[in-house]
Amino acid sequence: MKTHRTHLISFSEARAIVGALPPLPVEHVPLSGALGTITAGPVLAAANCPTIDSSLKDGYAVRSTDVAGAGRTTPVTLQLAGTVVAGGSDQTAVLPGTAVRIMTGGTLPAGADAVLASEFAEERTTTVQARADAHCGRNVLRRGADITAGAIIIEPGVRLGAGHLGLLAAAGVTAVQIYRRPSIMVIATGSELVAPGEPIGPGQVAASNMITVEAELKSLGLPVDTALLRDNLDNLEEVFSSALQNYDILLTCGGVLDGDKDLTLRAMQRCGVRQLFHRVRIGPGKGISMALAGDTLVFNLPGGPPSNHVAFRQLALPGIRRRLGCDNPFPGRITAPVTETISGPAGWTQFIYGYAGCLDAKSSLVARPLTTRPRLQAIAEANCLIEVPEQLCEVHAGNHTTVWLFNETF
Ligand SMILES: Nc1nc2c(c(=O)[nH]1)N[C@H]1C(S)=C(S)[C@@H](COP(=O)(O)OP(=O)(O)OC[C@H]3O[C@@H](n4cnc5c(N)ncnc54)[C@H](O)[C@@H]3O)O[C@H]1N2
Ligand code: MOO
Repeated sequence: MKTHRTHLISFSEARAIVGALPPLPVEHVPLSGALGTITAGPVLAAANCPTIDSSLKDGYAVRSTDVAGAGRTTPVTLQLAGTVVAGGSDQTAVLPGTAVRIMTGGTLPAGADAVLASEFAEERTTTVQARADAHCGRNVLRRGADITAGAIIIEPGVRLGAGHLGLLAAAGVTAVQIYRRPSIMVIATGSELVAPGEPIGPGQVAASNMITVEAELKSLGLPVDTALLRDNLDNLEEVFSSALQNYDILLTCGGVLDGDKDLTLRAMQRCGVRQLFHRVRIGPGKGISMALAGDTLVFNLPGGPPSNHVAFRQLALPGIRRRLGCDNPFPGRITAPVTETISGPAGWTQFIYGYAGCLDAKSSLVARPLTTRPRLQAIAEANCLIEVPEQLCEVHAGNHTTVWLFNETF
């Protein structure tokens, strides 16, 4: 039995289908579980930061008018009235002619409007000599200066990184509304495959695709499970149907065309998935299939390493990004001139592994096609895919074309 040969859609048609996927449901998670997730709504600060007017320096809380005339040759002597430390509860006020010792983070005492840094003061037993002026507000971090309670500190659709978590903690936010992160299963299929790390016998192939796809997902902080399956229709069906029930996203590698042992799509059909497309006019990667089984998203990627990786980068990863809640599922898209002429078949979008960079410090970005490298080495070295668009057969050296950078931002 051959899989049914459906109409080949274009890259842009496939992108439209992928781009329309809804995100996973929203959930409320504590900060400890929020790293790498995407906010599902605006986040409001629960507290001011700082909560009080505080000192930015170790020094002396003063009245700016008292020290207005102070200088190295014209010191002003103030009576020391006490000491304030960060988190302390000293209530001493700064009256005219007095100063209070204050540590960084300490609450500015009543009456004071500036802090004279210790470098510009000389303390005696009961007095301090101010040797510089300190205008109103000098070295004072006003209440709410970093974060104002009630203000929006993070917009919806932001991927939470290290700095965001610190911001949320400082703002007294203990939990955030985010799109649930998907659980993902990657399955490599093929009786010729051996698990990476095992000896590779004659005719055998290490399931390197599974490793690359897993690493791509892990680099986004997504947890991934993997499995390696032989070409056995019943077994494929059994494992696929259990994965469809237990994971939000299922990615398979291999067995998507019409070969005698290309069983992946037949097993998927048996599982009752709803196929959205199969075969896209992209090279490499044409054999990709996308399907839904309930809410589980499925991408069946081709087995050959270039096809597998291009199909993953250009369509499966954007689908995963949509599930994560990304507004922009296709990031890293720029235009740049190519350093060598590249070509592709008419009516197809061809992708060529490339390296985008500047030739020297003064020049602007160019994309260098890695066409002379063996396939897997080109994938390893590349930082982008260079596109020969559907309507062109060639992009001549020096001409601009679309370049898809790998180090995408969110
Ligand atoms: N009649 C045609 N045959 C093939 C065509 C074609 O256009 N017409 N395209 C070839 C290309 S290119 C690719 S890519 C494959 C895609 O189809 P499949 O997904 O069915 O590929 P497989 O037969 O399963 O595998 C192809 C190749 O890749 C190796 N492989 C498989 N899985 C992995 C893995 N996880 N890691 C590393 N390598 C893997 C496998 O051993 C085969 O050598 O179709 C071609 N045929
Ligand atoms: O498109 Mo395939 O990855 O073998 O070259």
